[in-house]
Amino acid sequence: MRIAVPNKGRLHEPTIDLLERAGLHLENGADRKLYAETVDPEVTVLFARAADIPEYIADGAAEMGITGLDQVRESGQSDRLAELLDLEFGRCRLVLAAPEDGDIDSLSDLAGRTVATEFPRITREFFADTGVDPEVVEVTGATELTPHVEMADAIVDITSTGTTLQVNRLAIIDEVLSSSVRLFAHEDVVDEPKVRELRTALSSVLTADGKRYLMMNVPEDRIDAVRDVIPGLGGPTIMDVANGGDKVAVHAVVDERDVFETITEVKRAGASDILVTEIERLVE
Ligand SMILES: Nc1ncnc2c1ncn2[C@@H]1O[C@H](COP(=O)(O)OP(=O)(O)OP(=O)(O)O)[C@@H](O)[C@H]1O
Ligand SMILES: O=P(O)(O)OC[C@H]1O[C@H](OP(=O)(O)OP(=O)(O)O)[C@H](O)[C@@H]1O
Ligand SMILES: [Mg+2]
Repeated sequence: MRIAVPNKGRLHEPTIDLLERAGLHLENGADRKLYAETVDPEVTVLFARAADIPEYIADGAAEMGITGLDQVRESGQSDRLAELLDLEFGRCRLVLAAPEDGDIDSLSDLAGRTVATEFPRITREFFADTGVDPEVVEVTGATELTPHVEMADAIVDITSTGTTLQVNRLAIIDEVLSSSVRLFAHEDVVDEPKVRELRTALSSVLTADGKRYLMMNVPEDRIDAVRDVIPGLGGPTIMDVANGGDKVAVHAVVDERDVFETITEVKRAGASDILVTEIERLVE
């Protein structure tokens, strides 16, 4: 099983980090290599450009891949790829934008005009649906500059914080696509056990994110009071404590943001020896 991941750029590190947290440790370093073996002898990681990953999967050079939805749409390979999981990073929007003080305020103003983009396929598809038909010019970077040097009247480009658009005095006219990094597989292999296994491993990291494991001792006659204040995931686990007298151990998974309040409340309800730990993975 080969899984293609971004070799550089902003998606590289978070992707490797996620694989590691999912237990898929990369063997002997990932730097400057084209591929790496993992602790799982059946899984090899291929390093490719984020934009090439959809093609790798479609061609069968890799069975699975991690990249932005924008890249998959732009590749034109959406039909051959199955999206298995939203990995919830690399969140951005592809937007249509034009100079703030120019004469383009709406989509219809673009009839007969020019739009520059690194995403020509997505841009053409977007305009095909609107009935407006501007000329699309492909560039490979610094798209935000093109309206200021009379190369284009508007652009379709990525935005997340909005800083780049603002610095270049460009205003958003419309949203073209909302994207994030996702796990993809070739449609022919989605039901293979290894593919499911990898999906579950990555998903368990996302589920554990923002959750904490709470452990405490509780006198038996206070259990109901404690149970009432734990906003647990499927209710707490209750266990006997060796030589614990009348005390039992209560374990629960709690949202990180609820931890502070929950500790205060379980203490008030009679709990002691409260321990909070991180959760690496949570398979539901
Ligand atoms: N500002 C951003 N915020 C969030 N996600 C982004 C942003 N810019 C790009 N992305 C996501 O990351 C993907 C790859 O972008 P990135 O700039 O890291 O790689 P690249 O453009 O291939 O690399 P390079 O720019 O070094 O050639 C994009 O397709 C998109 O999904
Ligand atoms: O809304 P913002 O937070 O300003 O982000 C948007 C910018 O981020 C990306 O560029 P990147 O940083 O990847 O540089 P690049 O042009 O070298 O790819 C994208 O091409 C935009 O220019
Ligand atoms: Mg970039």
